[in-house]
Amino acid sequence: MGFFDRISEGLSRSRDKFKESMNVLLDRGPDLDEEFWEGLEETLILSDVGGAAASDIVENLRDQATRKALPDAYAVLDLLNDEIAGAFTEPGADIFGGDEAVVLFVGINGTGKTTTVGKLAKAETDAGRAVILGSADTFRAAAIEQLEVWARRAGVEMVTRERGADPASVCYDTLERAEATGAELVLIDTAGRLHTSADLMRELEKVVNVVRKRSKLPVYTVLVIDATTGQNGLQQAREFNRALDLDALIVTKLDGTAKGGIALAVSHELGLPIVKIGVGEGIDDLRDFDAREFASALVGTFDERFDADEDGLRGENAKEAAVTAGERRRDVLEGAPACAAEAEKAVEGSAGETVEDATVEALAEIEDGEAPVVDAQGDAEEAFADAAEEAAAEPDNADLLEAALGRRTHDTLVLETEEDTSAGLEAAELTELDRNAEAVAEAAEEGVFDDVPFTDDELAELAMAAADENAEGEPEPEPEPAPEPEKKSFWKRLFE
Ligand SMILES: Nc1nc2c(ncn2[C@@H]2O[C@H](COP(=O)(O)OP(=O)(O)OP(=O)(O)O)[C@@H](O)[C@H]2O)c(=O)[nH]1
Repeated sequence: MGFFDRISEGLSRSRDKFKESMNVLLDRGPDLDEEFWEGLEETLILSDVGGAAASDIVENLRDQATRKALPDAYAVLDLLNDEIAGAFTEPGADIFGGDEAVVLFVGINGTGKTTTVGKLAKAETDAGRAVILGSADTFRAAAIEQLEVWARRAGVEMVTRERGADPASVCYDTLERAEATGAELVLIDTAGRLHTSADLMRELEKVVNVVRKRSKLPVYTVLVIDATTGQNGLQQAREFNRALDLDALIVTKLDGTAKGGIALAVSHELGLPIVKIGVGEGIDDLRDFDAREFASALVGTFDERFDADEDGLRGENAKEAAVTAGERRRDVLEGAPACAAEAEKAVEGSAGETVEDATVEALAEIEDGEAPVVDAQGDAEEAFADAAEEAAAEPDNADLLEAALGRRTHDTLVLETEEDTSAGLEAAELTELDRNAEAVAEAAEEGVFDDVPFTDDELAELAMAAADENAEGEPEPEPEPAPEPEKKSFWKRLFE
């Protein structure tokens, strides 16, 4: 199983937790308002990525949203994985990249230090490097035996002393033996200790200092954290870093934890790179760290968030629909002033024409694709025509009529009224439409629709409806009078 599949399987619980909170956040709609940004930060914090990382990620996304004029939450979420990946500290020295090195493994009890040293001994020996192990965990007799088993499996030498011996002297012996045998990679296991125990932390400081002084090879101190401990891992890391000036992190037990975000919290806050991750107890369950793949496994890829849909809105189609919705909204918004400008141009260049005629002509040009206005305007007009049909089908429903008519400019209304006549509507319905048309015409004359024909929310709603229709390849079902439940079910379908 490749890195991504393995880490993706391991982090499925973390991912489910993230999606659940995201679903709740997006139920309220795609607007990029203060509530969205606060909700996103909260969602990240709930995923254990830590306050500092969550706040930096959201700040960067906000910046990008402004700079790139991102239309909605979809467009922002498309950038989320990159931001998460970028929040991990970049790797510094390549500790396990082939150069000679001495690596000390430290951490609290039971995080997986001995197991990690064993796994590394095997992997590095298989890669052709001369490895030697030092068991400075003289506190726990079983740890020495445990490492001996790993050493035998990897076929490497291990140096130790009896239980209770001074761990610093074991390190000293190991370095001497490494020099004598020409070992390229020296891996030293230390006893687990609580970061809150001052005595034990002082002892560890002494061990690390002895190694740093005595070694002729570069020395790296690596903290091993157990991902299942969640936020406590951050506190541990702070204390170990304060005492030992750490070089890197290894995060273990990423198989099956819902708290995988802790890896980002520690790496980001302490500026430490993650050099390996543990995804199981087996000898091959130690992997190189890849920030992008980790981010995708932690919060799900953008496409994957749509996969659970029951109505066939899946993967690329869903992504396309979402992106199209966002793009349409922006295009319509940008298209509106262009449409007005086009109308004005038509008026100027056509002496004797009425404003209405010129505008109708300009709109027709736009719809024919002759005028340089985005297609989205046409799509929006189509959606408005549908709304008119709905209203005409229920002439007694004043709300529907108002909703449909209120979204139209005077000019499109003129066209639609003509169409309605040819569609054979009842006289009473036409009278109702005419009455409303007059009201809209008056409003148009007063310039109510001149600059912004449609409100932001209406455009978003229409763009979403158009995308929904596109993605499903069939017309929208009969629209509900109240748009809210429809919108909610759309979000639910996308993220459940
Ligand atoms: N699921 C899982 N278990 C792991 C992983 N790494 C280590 N373990 C298990 O965690 C337990 C503790 O591992 P050890 O290697 O003994 O931990 P330690 O840090 O050396 O423990 P102390 O010496 O007491 O500090 C063992 O049962 C390991 O098999 C991992 O990546 N995933």
